[in-house]
Formats: sequence, structure tokens, C-alpha cells
Amino acid sequence: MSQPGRLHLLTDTRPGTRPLAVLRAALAVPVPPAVGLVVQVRVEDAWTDRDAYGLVAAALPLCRAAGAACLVNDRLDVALAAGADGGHVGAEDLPVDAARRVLGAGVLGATCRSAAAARDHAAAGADYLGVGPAFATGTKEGLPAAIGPAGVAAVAAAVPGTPVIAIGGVTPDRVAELCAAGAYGVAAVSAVTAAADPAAAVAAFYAAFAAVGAGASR
Ligand SMILES: Cc1ncc(COP(=O)(O)OP(=O)(O)O)c(N)n1
Ligand SMILES: Cc1ncsc1CCOP(=O)(O)O
Ligand SMILES: [Mg+2]
Repeated sequence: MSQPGRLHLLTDTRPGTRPLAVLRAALAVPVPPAVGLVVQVRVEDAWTDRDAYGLVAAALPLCRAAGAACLVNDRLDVALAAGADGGHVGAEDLPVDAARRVLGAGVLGATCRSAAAARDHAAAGADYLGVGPAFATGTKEGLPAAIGPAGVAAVAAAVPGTPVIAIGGVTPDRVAELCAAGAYGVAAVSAVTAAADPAAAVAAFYAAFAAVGAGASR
């Protein structure tokens, strides 16, 4: 597959959030072709498939118009049904090889935090790896300790052909150190969705990638 975008923006659907309004604001910022944007529709476990499908169906045309890819977290049936570009799976979701069978040629991301798991996921068909938590985060409960840039580096070094997307507590000012550690890109929730100005936050991420330059080729 072609390289995924370097900025992955995950929706926040917790009570009190306005995921579509945030997406509209974020997608109004022109996507630098050298960076690329992936929107990952990630909904609360309590959301029904019907509601998840509704959010993906609403997000897709916005993503298409902005030139962003649209992936669905966890629910690959929803991804396929809505015509999204692919999906992302973690330890409690379908195994990577099974997810690959479901998605066919669609974009597949997989979560890991160790070199061994990274090699396994890459061999099983993951197109990119979501690696973290890189830093402490309050967005997801029950996560293990942050692995830091050194942990990201250990994973990235194990899979030189597979893009690593660092996730967890990522802000624009942390892009440079994560890319220096071997990350191809970053994923963010709160840095954008909780920002007073989500468009400005997205623009700050793009600027951070521009400052880093082409970065890792993977
Ligand atoms: C890019 C990216 N990386 C990691 C994750 C986390 O996936 P998972 O471990 O399955 O946890 P949930 O997001 O499902 O709560 C991700 N979604 N995206
Ligand atoms: C879903 C997930 N998996 C590891 S960290 C995380 C949440 C990241 O959210 P934030 O960007 O707000 O720290
Ligand atoms: Mg998951």
C-alpha cells in the first residue's frame, strides 16, 4: 500500500464531545501532501454499531473532500459496510491475520508496544503499527506505563519496513522527538479534540512535521 498519513486524528466520542464539529474544523485545514492525514473513527464501546456506522458515514465525505483517509477503530464490519478505507485493531480486537482477511486490500493498523509484537503484526499483514502509550494520557483507561521515545525507538528498529505511529499523550511539540526515535507519524486524540481551537492544533501538528522534514521513509 502507499504510505499512510503521518498525522492520525482519532475521534473522541465521550459524553460532552462533538466529534463531527471537531472533524469539520480539523479537516478545514489544508492537508500538506508531504504529511497526509488519517482520520480514525473511534467510538466508545457503549456506542451501538448503528451509531458507529452513522458517524463513519458522516465522516467519510468530509474526509474524501479533504483528501484524508478514513479508518474505523475495532469494528471492521462497520468499516466495510460504510466503505471506509480500512481499520485499526488492538489486543482485544480481531487478530491481525484475521483482520487482514476481513479487510482484504484495505488499510490495516495494529497496536503494539514491543519489538516482538511488532514483528508478528507486520508479518501478519499490518500496514502500520500504533505504538504506545508513548506518554501518559488520560484519554484511555487501563493502559500500561508509557514507553517513552526510547520504547518507540525499540519498536521502530524492529520493523524497518513498517510505519510506526506513536500514540498516547502526543502533542505537536513532541513530534520531533518521536520522529527522531523512528516514528513515521503520530496519533492524537486530546491534543486536537480538547483544544480550544482544533484547527489551530491540527495546523500546529502539520508545522511540526514540516519542521522535522521528510523524516523516516517508513
Ligand atoms: C493509531 C492507533 N494506535 C493505537 C490504538 C489503540 O488501539 P487499541 O489498543 O485496540 O485500543 P482502542 O483504541 O480500541 O481503545 C489506536 N486506536 N490507534
Ligand atoms: C487509544 C489509545 N491507545 C493508546 S493511548 C490512546 C489514547 C490517546 O489519546 P491522547 O492523544 O489524548 O493521549
Ligand atoms: Mg481496539
